[in-house]
Amino acid sequence: MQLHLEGSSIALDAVMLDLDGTLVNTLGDFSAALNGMLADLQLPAIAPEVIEHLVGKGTEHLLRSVLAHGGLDAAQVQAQYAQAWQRYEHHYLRINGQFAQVYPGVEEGLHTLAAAGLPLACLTNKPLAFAQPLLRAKGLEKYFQCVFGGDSFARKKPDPLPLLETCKALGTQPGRTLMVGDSSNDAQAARAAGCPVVLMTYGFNHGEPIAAVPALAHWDALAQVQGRLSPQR
Ligand SMILES: O=C(O)COP(=O)(O)O
Ligand SMILES: [Mg+2]
Repeated sequence: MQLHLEGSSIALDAVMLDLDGTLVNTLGDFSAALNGMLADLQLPAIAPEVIEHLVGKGTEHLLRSVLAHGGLDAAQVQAQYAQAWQRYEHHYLRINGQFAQVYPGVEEGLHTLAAAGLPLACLTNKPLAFAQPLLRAKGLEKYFQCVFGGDSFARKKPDPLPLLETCKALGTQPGRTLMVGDSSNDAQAARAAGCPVVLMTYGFNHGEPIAAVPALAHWDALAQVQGRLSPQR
């Protein structure tokens, strides 16, 4: 397939899509699970506006950042970490998807990509045991040939390893496998892996403007892929 962008066009054999902030707005789920965990640990609640800036680098980073935000020093974070993870996992699996919404245009975009015959992979830093039930609950699982989480490989995005391993699973070359994400994390991993990247403008980018992160294109909705694909000559 050929993907046509403003002033350029690239050859594509498959697409990898990030989950949190790209396909699904999971801020409500993060907020419910984190605040359930904080209450169990008798720590003060955290606001979604703060959580939004901490999402994207996996659960360990998120939990350590949230505990530190609650006023714990490094030694206290270390001492509470195992219990925090256990309580967080309990709450997350209990509410997974209940406070999350598929972004407008995602279904249309996934349908367009799949109808063009492109194999799709979901590649997230979220633990696989959270990602799979969420995709299922939102009716998105059917689009993906494979799903990989932050614990699927030895390293997470922004390391290029998860993208390179996903390309292997798809049987495609990185240079012909598009990464669609919402953060500098995705863009950095894609650049290092040699994958083209498109960024969504609505997700979570660590509190930084996404327009400043280099990408082939910045889209307001995944449905913008409609009319941009043509068979390769
Ligand atoms: O759990 C996270 O850190 C977010 O994951 P994602 O943006 O890579 O889907
Ligand atoms: Mg994301």
